[in-house]
Amino acid sequence: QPDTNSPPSKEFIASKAHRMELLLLDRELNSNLEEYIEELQSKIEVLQRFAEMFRTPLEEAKGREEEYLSNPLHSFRLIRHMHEDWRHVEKFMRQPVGKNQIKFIKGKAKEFPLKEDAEEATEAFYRIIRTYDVRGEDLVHGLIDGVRYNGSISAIDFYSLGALHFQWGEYDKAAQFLSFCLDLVEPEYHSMYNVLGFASSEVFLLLARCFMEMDQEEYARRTLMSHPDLAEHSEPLLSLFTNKKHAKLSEDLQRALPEEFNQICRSSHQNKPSRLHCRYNATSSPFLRLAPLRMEELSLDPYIVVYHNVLSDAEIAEIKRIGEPLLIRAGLGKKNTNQNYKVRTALGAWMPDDKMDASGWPVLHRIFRRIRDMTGLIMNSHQFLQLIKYGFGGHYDRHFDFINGSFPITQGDRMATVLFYLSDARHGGSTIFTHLKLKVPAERGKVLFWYNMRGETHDLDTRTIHGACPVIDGTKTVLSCWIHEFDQMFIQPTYRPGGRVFPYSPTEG
Ligand SMILES: O=C(O)CCC(=O)C(=O)O
Ligand SMILES: [Fe+2]
Repeated sequence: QPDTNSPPSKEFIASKAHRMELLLLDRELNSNLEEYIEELQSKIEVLQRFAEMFRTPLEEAKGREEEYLSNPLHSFRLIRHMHEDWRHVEKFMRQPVGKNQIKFIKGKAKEFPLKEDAEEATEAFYRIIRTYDVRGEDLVHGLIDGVRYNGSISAIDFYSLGALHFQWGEYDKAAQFLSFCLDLVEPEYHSMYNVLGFASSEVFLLLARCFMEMDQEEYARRTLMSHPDLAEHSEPLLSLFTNKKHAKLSEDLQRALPEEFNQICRSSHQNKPSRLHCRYNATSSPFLRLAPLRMEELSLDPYIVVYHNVLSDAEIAEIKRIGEPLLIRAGLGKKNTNQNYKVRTALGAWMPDDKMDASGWPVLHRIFRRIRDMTGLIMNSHQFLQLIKYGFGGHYDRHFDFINGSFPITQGDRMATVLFYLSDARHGGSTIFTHLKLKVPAERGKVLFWYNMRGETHDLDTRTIHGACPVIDGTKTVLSCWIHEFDQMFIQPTYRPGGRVFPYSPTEG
């Protein structure tokens, strides 16, 4: 039973609409702050006038107090003034300022992102940094994987990235980010940092700990010595850090994607030029004879091919219309009991689904039909399709699409995959085959098709290991369709069961 008291959680990463709400809320809160400042300002103005008014007679009396006090006007005024004015001023001082604005900000707090949301955003950004090898100086200039983005990040942002890398045992990167944080600290913002709970001494401490972890004690000492509050405690601090050094990080803190994965994602990676051809497929079905599809062979063994302009805008819009309301966090796979290591960060929806708008059936049937036309293979209408939506930093680690034997005997395993791209990821988000060192950019309207099994034997083809690079800009939406072995019963009569055992399965597809 869902907890009806808490509002449904927002998908700030995957949903631009939810981020838009945040942006509008930020704007509202800023106007609210300005109103608060105005109220505070008018109170200050009144107090300033009081201070001025009360100061005038005091200045007049200065140095000639005796004479001043013998004047009956002054004596009368002083006693009356002292009897009542300060009491009223005190009452006025005590009056709270901006009660409404404080109430407003408090009321809005329930719409703020939660701790988990902030962590998720930092992790998503971390994935982008790691996969695309973004350095501190790149971040200062908004440079990611060869693209310059407007804006940059602040000292506090750098600190949170540094702290995260420290926590995950990446001391070298952590030290880099913390140093950039210190470069960006503005002394005139000191009072604001105080309010925001950010202390430069914390940055120095963490930086010193990074150096200790990297066995650079001298740098650690110098770091501590360069901060006025830490200098005199540097020796005890250093011995404390020595004791804490090389604490074993639990395995679940390992979140970086493997380097072989990252390298293919980067813009520096180019697929090997192949001698394969681009041509029109007019043979797989009678339909294609009338409307041939532009087809690009990426690999012959295993067979991987891309088709262009398969779905119309209207069809794409229709799939999104029926699928998007069903999107929830995509599962991590049952085998993956480790909660922190995220195989996939995306939203997913299975279709068809009980909750699906029944008017969505025709478009699903068209997809099954189109798959048949393109591939010559049958996808039965009792099979499920999965809509997957990746936001910034959204990714899918290496996996196989076959399940290796756990499917009901009536279906067989997933012999082939058809992936429809329903949106462009403007930057990042390619589908990659890590063993084949092949990158397929996510482009709307395109379809990627490959066999997960070897044609003759139906042996599981482990060379098809693949994943999805973190999205940098834009939202990537794909529709994954799996073609099962036994659905081909009547068109592939020579079927022989293939090998089902292989040693290595990093994740579950
Ligand atoms: O999103 C992608 O590019 C790959 C998706 C995928 O591998 C899958 O759904 O099994
Ligand atoms: Fe897959």
